Amino acid sequence: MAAAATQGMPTWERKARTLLCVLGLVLSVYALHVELSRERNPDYRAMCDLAESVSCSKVFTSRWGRGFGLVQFFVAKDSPLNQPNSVLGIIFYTLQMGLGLSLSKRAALFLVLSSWVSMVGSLYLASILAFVLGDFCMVCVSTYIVNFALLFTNLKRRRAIEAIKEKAG
Ligand SMILES: C/C(=C\C[C@@]12O[C@]1(C)C(=O)c1ccccc1C2=O)CCC[C@H](C)CCC[C@H](C)CCCC(C)C
Repeated sequence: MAAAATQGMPTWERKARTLLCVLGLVLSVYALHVELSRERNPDYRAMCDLAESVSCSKVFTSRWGRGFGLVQFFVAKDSPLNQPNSVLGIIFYTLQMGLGLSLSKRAALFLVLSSWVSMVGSLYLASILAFVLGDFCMVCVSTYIVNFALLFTNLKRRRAIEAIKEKAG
């Protein structure tokens, strides 16, 4: 982790990763804030509630807003295991930021694999958004874009790390 740039990791990778993770964290924390506010007060209107079908709080408090709408098939709806999706997002972006400091091959592989999982999650949530809820949620769409850019960054990073390790022997 000492001076990644001098060992051949491009500096743009670090900057892009930091930017994307901070963006993802801000979006997730905001989503969590809106969801909790709306649950406490049904009259709460969020900044991202622009119209009947452009409403983020409706999406966050729907049954798909917790545990991807899937965890409730296995545990009770109010179980501590059934966390808001945004909590998973916070864990995900924190991991991406933290493991991004490591130059190990294994960390690089984990970042790529978890990024692919997040793509599956994004595609799933995007189709729920479009076909089930029929809503346009700007916070959600922004996180899909962040996740896609993170996958791209992670793929580039893994290639760079393999090249460094190859040179080092
Ligand atoms: C704010 C956020 C996503 C937005 C949103 O989820 C929200 C809030 C939601 O309530 C919702 C409801 C209905 C339809 C769509 C939506 C969403 O769009 C963050 C997720 C990010 C991403 C999709 C996380 C994926 C994590 C993976 C499961 C990887 C786990 C890897 C592990 C090793 C930690």
